[in-house]
Amino acid sequence: MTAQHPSPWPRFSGPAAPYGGGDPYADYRTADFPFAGLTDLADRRLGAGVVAANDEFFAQRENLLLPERPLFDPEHFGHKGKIMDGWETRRRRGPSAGQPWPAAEDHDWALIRLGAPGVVRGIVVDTAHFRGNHPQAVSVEGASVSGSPAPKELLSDGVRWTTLLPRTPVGGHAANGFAVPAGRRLTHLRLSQYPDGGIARLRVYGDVVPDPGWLEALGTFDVVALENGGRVEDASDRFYSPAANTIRPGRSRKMDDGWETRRRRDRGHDWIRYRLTGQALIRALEIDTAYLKGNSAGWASVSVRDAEGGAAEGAGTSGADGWREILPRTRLQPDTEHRFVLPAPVIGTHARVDVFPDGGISRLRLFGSLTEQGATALAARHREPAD
Ligand SMILES: NC(=O)NC(NC(N)=O)C(=O)[O-]
Repeated sequence: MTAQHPSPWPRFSGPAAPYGGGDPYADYRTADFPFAGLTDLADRRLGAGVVAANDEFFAQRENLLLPERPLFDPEHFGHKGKIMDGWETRRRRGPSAGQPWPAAEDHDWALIRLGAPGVVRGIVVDTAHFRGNHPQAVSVEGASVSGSPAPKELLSDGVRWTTLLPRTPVGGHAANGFAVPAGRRLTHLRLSQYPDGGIARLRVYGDVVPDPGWLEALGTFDVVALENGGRVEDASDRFYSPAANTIRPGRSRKMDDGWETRRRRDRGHDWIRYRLTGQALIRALEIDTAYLKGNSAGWASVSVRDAEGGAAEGAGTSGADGWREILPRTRLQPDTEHRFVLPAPVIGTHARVDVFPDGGISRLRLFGSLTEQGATALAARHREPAD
């Protein structure tokens, strides 16, 4: 059975026209998905991986999670066929000359380990450049398995898989987006394509739910990092690069790995606002301008706000809007890591970095630990709801 999934945005199905030459993205079909601002839990840069697939004859499963948009070179053929930037299986066949077609339930599958476990809220199955060889339908299931399970363990009968997206038709050369009702915290996904075909990318948007026991054992950790459940709520500028780059793991390795704003021609300044893992006590911070040389921010300040507390605690005083500056406007050097120890720990649930007048920073790190209230709230989110 193929389910019809209700959707407020255009639903793409059926084949895309053959490539007509020129810009291969000219007839690509996409929409503004409301969940696309959330963290991609299947981001390779967070440590996600495609741990197994039943077939990857034409194109390797790892391509599914590449952060870049898929490439298409019409001239590029290899020994096994057209080189495709995605996961592509061979054509399925029926059992006999009289019955050459695949059976209704025939499908190919790939197992995905999420980079950061969490609650999934939306999925994009992107079939960019798959024209005539995209799947007819897809489904996605999720599981929560602790530790570091081998593919064999994930495929064993003991694993409870929850359907996130029932078998649903998808279109070729399109970003097929699906909202997912919030459910339990998941660690792994199973992507199936019916009966076979190619998918360029899989994006799994949601809320990171870190392991409270792990964070407690660490003691001090980065309370704004994506992997710990921090996220960008809003930013003044997304022209060159996403603001979420500033809270990705590790140091930036090239300019577009950080956050660079366009040149301002007014008297304003740029900023990013973040939500932290939970209510936290912040003790130290880092601002990195790695690979931003002629376009590093000139100065930066950092402020926090406690949306859950009563009277603000710690050094400094809050403004009328509840924001308290914890790092005054400070000169930044290009391509440099800047470290600051706060005179006293400060409690916050949100943070903001303001850069003057424009330019970029590559990373912001806020080191601290959850308050008792923050730890209790995270433990509740981590507890598995029945589904
Ligand atoms: N033109 C193609 O892409 N053909 C085949 N796929 C590859 N990658 O060669 C196929 O059967 O779908």
